[in-house]
Amino acid sequence: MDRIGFIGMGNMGYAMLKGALKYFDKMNLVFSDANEQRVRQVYEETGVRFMDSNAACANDAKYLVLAVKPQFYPAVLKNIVNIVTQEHVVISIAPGITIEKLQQTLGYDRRIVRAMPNTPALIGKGMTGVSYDPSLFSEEEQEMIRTIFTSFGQMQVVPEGLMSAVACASGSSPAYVYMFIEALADGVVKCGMPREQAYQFVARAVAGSAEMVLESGLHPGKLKDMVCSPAGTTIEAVEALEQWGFRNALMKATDACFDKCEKLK
Ligand SMILES: NC(=O)C1=CN([C@@H]2O[C@H](COP(=O)(O)OP(=O)(O)OC[C@H]3O[C@@H](n4cnc5c(N)ncnc54)[C@H](O)[C@@H]3O)[C@@H](O)[C@H]2O)C=CC1
Ligand SMILES: O=C(O)[C@@H]1CCC=N1
Repeated sequence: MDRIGFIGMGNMGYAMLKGALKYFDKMNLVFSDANEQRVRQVYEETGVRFMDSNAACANDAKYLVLAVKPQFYPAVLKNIVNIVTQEHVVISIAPGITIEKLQQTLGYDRRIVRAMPNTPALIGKGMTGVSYDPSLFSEEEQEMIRTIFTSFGQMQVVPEGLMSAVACASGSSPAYVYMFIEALADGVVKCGMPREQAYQFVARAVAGSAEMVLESGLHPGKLKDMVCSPAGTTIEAVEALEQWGFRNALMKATDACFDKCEKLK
């Protein structure tokens, strides 16, 4: 089997590696990271081989996941530019950085997959937007790409022009969801519930509500209306949320996230 190499073993690289370990023998996986302590930690936990340099990692793998922050891309690309061939499948998970921009450095005949995963991948519940030109990849390679991304959750192929929207929708949004859970739990603590118990109730309400959207197929507005009893408690809360700009805050957050993705281009 063609090996999968990961450059960068932080939050996302590690989550993807853990997913891959469920489907691939660890002999078919390899990684590198600039932080030696992190390398040791991941090796001791997983037994996956590591390489002393990014170039060696690229040399050892066909599928190469670039899992470093956008600001470290220039250094990493410099390390691998003379190693990556037309046979490689380079998978980039950074926001903003386009396939075209990567090809400017690696070569226009190099084959790039652009993806935007999210941290729920750590528990196998990731959602990833994936973009690539199918004419450049064999059926077997496309199957491998699907296996890599479904090893830690679900994926959807999207046009590259939607990748910044994917960052807003699922790449970055777990941060806002955690803020929602934290803030709502603060309110619940104010009502007298112990904090740990509040997190349990609130997080389960969020998880259950999300499942309802996915499983029922009903419009979120309809699902909201099903909770709001006439003259009831929920409509009072909904009014307060509207008054304090809840929806507007989320749309402004999305604008900000999108603008930042576009600036990284
Ligand atoms: N954290 C998230 O929720 C998501 C992150 N991403 C993207 O994934 C990429 C990685 O993000 P995280 O894992 O969160 O970052 P992180 O900071 O947790 O991990 C990055 C890893 O790269 C290593 N590194 C830095 N420079 C390096 C170099 N020159 N060579 C080899 N390794 C190097 C660091 O030691 C670190 O272990 C970024 O481009 C990020 O935008 C995409 C989707 C979600
Ligand atoms: O904040 C970031 O830049 C990365 C990309 C999506 C989630 N985290």
